Amino acid sequence: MSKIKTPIVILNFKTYLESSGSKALNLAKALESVSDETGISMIAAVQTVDINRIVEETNIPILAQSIDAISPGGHTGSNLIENFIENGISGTLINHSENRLTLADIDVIVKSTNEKNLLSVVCTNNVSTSMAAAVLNPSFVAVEPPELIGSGISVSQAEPEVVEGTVLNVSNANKDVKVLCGAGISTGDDMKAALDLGAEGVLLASGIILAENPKTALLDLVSKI
Ligand SMILES: O=C[C@H](O)COP(=O)(O)O
Repeated sequence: MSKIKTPIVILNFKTYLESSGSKALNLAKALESVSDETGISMIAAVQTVDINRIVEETNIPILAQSIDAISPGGHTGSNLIENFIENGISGTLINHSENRLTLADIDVIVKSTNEKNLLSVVCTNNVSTSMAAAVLNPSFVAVEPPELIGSGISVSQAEPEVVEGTVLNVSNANKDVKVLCGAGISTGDDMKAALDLGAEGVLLASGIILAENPKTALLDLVSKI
C-alpha cells in the first residue's frame, strides 16, 4: 500500500496503557468506526506485539512504530521487516522523536519500505530535517517540534511557520513526498489549521488516547474538514 487517500489521521498508540493490549484493539475499532462513518483515512501505529491481533480484527491500515535496519540473521531483540509484512502491516513510522535513528538507518529503512510497497512516515523536528528526509523519498514526512509533543499545545496553531515552511521546502526538495504535522494536536480546529497550512494530515497521540471518549474526540478532530 504505497498510496492512500488524504487527508489522513495517523494515531500513534505509543506505549500508553490506554492504547495497549485489549485497549489497543478497542481504540483501533474506534478508528475503524470513525473512518467508516466519515470516509476519512484513519491509520493506527501500534506496538509490535499488538499488530497481528489488530490486523486480524479491523480493516484499517496498521503501521509499525519503528522497524530495525537489519537483514535476516543474527540480531537478537530486533524485528525483521519481512516478519512485520507477514503480520499484515501497511507501513511504518521511522525516526520518531521518541526513537531517533541515524540518517544512514533512515535511508536503509525507507529504501526497504519502497521496495516492499509499504507506507513510510519519516518523523522530523524542523524544516531543515524535513527537507533532508524528503530527499530519501518516503511516502510522508511528519514534522513534530519535540517540545510540543504531549503538551496539548498544537503545532498547527502555536507554530504555523514550522508547518508552512515544511510544506514549501519538502515540495521543493521532492514533490512526491506529502507532509503531515504533529505535536499537541487534538481538536477539529487544530486539524483544520494543519490542512489550511498545506499539510495532508496529522500524526497525533495523547489528545485522542487520553480523551474520556476517544471516538468522540476523533469525530471532533475531523469535524471541520
Ligand atoms: O506521534 C505522535 C506525536 O508524537 C504527537 O504526540 P501528541 O499528540 O501526544 O502530542
